[in-house]
Amino acid sequence: MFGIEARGVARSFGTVHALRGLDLTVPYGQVTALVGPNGAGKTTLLLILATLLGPDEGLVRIAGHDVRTHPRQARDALGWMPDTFGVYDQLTVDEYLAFFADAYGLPKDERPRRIRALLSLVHLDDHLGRPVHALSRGQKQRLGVARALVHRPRVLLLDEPASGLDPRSRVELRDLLRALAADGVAVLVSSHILSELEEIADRVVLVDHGRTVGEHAMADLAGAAAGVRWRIRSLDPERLARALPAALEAALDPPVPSTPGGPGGPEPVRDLPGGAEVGPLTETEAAALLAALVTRGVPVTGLAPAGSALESAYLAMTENRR
Ligand SMILES: Nc1ncnc2c1ncn2[C@@H]1O[C@H](COP(=O)(O)OP(=O)(O)OP(=O)(O)O)[C@@H](O)[C@H]1O
Repeated sequence: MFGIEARGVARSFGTVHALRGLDLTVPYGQVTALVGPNGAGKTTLLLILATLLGPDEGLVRIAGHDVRTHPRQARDALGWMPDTFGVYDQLTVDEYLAFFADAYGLPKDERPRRIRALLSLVHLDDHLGRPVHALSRGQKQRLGVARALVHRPRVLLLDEPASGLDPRSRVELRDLLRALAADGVAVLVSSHILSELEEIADRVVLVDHGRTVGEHAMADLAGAAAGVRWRIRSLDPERLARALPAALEAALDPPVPSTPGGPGGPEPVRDLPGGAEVGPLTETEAAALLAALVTRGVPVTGLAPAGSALESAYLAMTENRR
């Protein structure tokens, strides 16, 4: 059973078809990233998953509960952190969490301990008793995460959770989401910060124009056959530039199993300070290129993908929009 299962979900707003038969599965024990351009339908989907908006068509199950027939059970199982959420400014931080603990029916004697544990989890312990309005934007965001976790949900939805967070808070959020997944929670995160998703997500679901256009394990994306561009650094950039054309030829001839990116094959596109950028190349091709450069006596100090694999997949998906 999946934490979230959505099949053929459609939702229109008048003549705008926000979702057109979208499919999604979110397994327990993993972080799944939801990625897509502005207007792809991510927020509409999250609202439907959170039972705050009804689908026109399709099936949505949260922890096995159909959101149409059993919305109450679905809500009990899920924690939801919207991209913008109201905080009740006149309440203190602990009163705010107590309000939601009450709403979720947490036993009264359990609440103070749970609230302290949650505040500690999101590093807001020092703010106990302080008014919510005195929190910074990032601190409010962290309070939102605590709120979403009040009832120990088995499914967690987060819409742009890292926006407004400083670098340390982002790392902490990342660690928290990984820890929740390790505890068996099904986590779905929507974000535009691809580099960040790459570090926390096990899987990525790409959406565009209200449909699922790709569903990949992060590990598969890293070795994607489509290839990415690579940055090569060398102690002797001039020697590198001279050796590159022949090294590329040697790396690709005899042809390696996968095919090079564009028509005419990969080419060294530009020199960089201290090196060069080439591609697209697959991992196999990049390894062969490295060997060919070293054979030619080029002092290579680094070879790494120029962009992230997720970024490449995203750019490939959105290419035809330009
Ligand atoms: N309440 C609404 N009324 C009318 N149109 C809407 C409404 N909500 C969303 N839409 C439209 O549905 C489409 C999908 O919007 P949605 O907010 O789900 O996209 P998104 O992927 O979350 O985008 P972003 O990355 O910009 O947040 C858009 O064309 C949007 O204008």
